[in-house]
Amino acid sequence: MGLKDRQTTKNHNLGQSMRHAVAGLVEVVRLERNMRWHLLAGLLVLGCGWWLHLDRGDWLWLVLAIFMVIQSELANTVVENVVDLLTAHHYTVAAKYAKDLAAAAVLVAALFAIIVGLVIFLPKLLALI
Ligand SMILES: Nc1ncnc2c1ncn2[C@@H]1O[C@H](COP(=O)(O)OP(=O)(O)OP(=O)(O)O)[C@@H](O)[C@H]1O
Repeated sequence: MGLKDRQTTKNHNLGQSMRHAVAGLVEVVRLERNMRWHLLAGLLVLGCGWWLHLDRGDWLWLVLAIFMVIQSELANTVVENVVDLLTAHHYTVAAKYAKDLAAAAVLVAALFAIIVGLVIFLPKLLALI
């Protein structure tokens, strides 16, 4: 089930809703280069966490930061697609504002993730030197 699925009526059950949600995740990874970078960075950070034996509290902050970046990139992609649908790629100030705001949401989440990463990893890496 992916972009070839031409259903436009409501989902009939939870299983169908879940299948469409998973199809959305697969498509966003396939189509959005930035999402692939976020996932790669997230996996690297999780690997570092495993290597440095983080405690439960550190893991919770890291997972929160990773999910916030992925959530904001999903929202950004939704905004981009809805704006493109509504404007048919014609320039409008409102479209620019909406897309730039959505991108700003990703930037804020990424900054949060960088701060969390520095707070958790920097002392542990310095202790190894
Ligand atoms: N219809 C439009 N009207 C006005 N400005 C637009 C429009 N479409 C895009 N833009 C401007 O061009 C930029 C890039 O738009 P685009 O749809 O390519 O986003 P993107 O490059 O896919 O974003 P991201 O890098 O987050 O994936 C937007 O951030 C916005 O400033």
